[in-house]
Amino acid sequence: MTEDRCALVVDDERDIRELLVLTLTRMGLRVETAATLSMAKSQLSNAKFDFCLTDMRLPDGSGLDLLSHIADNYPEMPVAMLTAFGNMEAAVEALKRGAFDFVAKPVDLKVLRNLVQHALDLRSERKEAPKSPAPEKRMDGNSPAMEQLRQTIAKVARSQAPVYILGESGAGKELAARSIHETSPRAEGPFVPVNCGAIPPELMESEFFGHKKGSFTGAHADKQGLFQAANGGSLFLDEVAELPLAMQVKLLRAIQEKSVRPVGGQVEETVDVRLISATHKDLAALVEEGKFRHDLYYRINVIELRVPPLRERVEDLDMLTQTIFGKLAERHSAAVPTLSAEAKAALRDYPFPGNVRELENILERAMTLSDGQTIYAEDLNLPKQTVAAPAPSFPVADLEPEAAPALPVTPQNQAPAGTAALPEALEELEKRAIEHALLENRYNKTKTAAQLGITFRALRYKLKKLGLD
Ligand SMILES: Nc1ncnc2c1ncn2[C@@H]1O[C@H](COP(=O)(O)OP(=O)(O)OP(=O)(O)O)[C@@H](O)[C@H]1O
Repeated sequence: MTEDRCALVVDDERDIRELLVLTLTRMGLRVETAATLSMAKSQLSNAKFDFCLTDMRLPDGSGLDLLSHIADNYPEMPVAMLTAFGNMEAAVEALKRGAFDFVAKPVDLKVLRNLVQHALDLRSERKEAPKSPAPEKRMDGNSPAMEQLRQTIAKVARSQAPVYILGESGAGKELAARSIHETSPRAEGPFVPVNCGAIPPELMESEFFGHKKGSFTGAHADKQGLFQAANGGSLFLDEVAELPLAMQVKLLRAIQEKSVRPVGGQVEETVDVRLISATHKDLAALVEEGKFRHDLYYRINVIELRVPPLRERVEDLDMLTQTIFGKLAERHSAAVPTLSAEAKAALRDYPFPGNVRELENILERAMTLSDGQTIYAEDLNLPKQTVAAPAPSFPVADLEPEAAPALPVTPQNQAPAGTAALPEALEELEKRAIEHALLENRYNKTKTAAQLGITFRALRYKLKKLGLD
């Protein structure tokens, strides 16, 4: 079905060009070739191509230059790079700059054929799909950091490679993941977010890979897993650091084999999924500590994307505030409020340990409590600055149940008055901090745990211990 498709092959070695032409022609493609960067550019301006395969090293420049040229002028065209065997650095650089994929030399023709077929399939799906407004625009902010992030997202969206997003809780990691998906050739496929910390370990395998009827007590019917649900699209593994080691092994296998076997099933099911993962923890440190498998870490961390905390981009506050007020006003059928000059200054000085999510909560509360159209600094009810430490800096360590982070002193978590013994006083303080965080996160335990800087399991343990569950 590819006869009317045309590929451009760019390589200065004649033997390789001939091999590639032969392979692609056998797949039913028309193929044109170029031996240099300048020839490639001129051919691109003269004809329409559906796919480009280029060597990394060209006599008059680099394949990366050609990649940038194509990204700027023909953004819909997938580009794959030929890289020297073992040069993973160059391959990753190409992926970061928007290459669809790469093939190592000497070329494994089966790998090449799969890659080309995949690029063409995704391209035709994209052509048929109606155009939607650029989703990366949903990421508000006019700071240089946000501008840079949007540009990187637009580039990595073009590739197939797994992306690993790191950033503090509430900074916008899920939004970044959605933007990557929605800007990618898989945009018409599903985006399946999974909170790895929220699935009980005993159900993980069945949740990820599905199960067959009767495979265990309670399996009343066949059930599709998350991998199958994300087929043709992207699977977003949020809080990936929470995966138990046993599950990490199974996940690695699924990623390597590109297939999964449902619990109780006899046959493997092929899945085509792009992985995007995120965590607010220092995954590299967890690898060092033996809590996260290094082979899985390298698999999911081909392209790394950092979402900066809000306090590193205070320039974004105005725009974010406007968007959030706009949404709130619409939801409550109210007029859009404005912030007084003092309120704006107070927000600029606040470190936002809970990032954009915390800003949303603060503005919603202020809007509910204020009497008029203007919101003053006192309506914001900002927590006082932290007692013992500044706002948590990234990465936030995985705190064990007994190690509580320094908390902002708020009316809700000030130490109880009186002469309570220290353990009870601490327990009371902890209880109030958790209640406060639960309320702020609308009783979403995963988000509450993230805001408090503890694991989901640690939160569950504390809720039980403190009689809050
Ligand atoms: N740049 C942005 N523009 C507009 N809204 C944003 C932006 N960044 C974050 N948000 C909003 O802030 C909230 C938190 O964002 P998101 O869920 O993506 O954060 P996160 O880093 O994934 O959080 P967590 O670590 O807790 O899962 C969401 O409501 C999201 O829409």
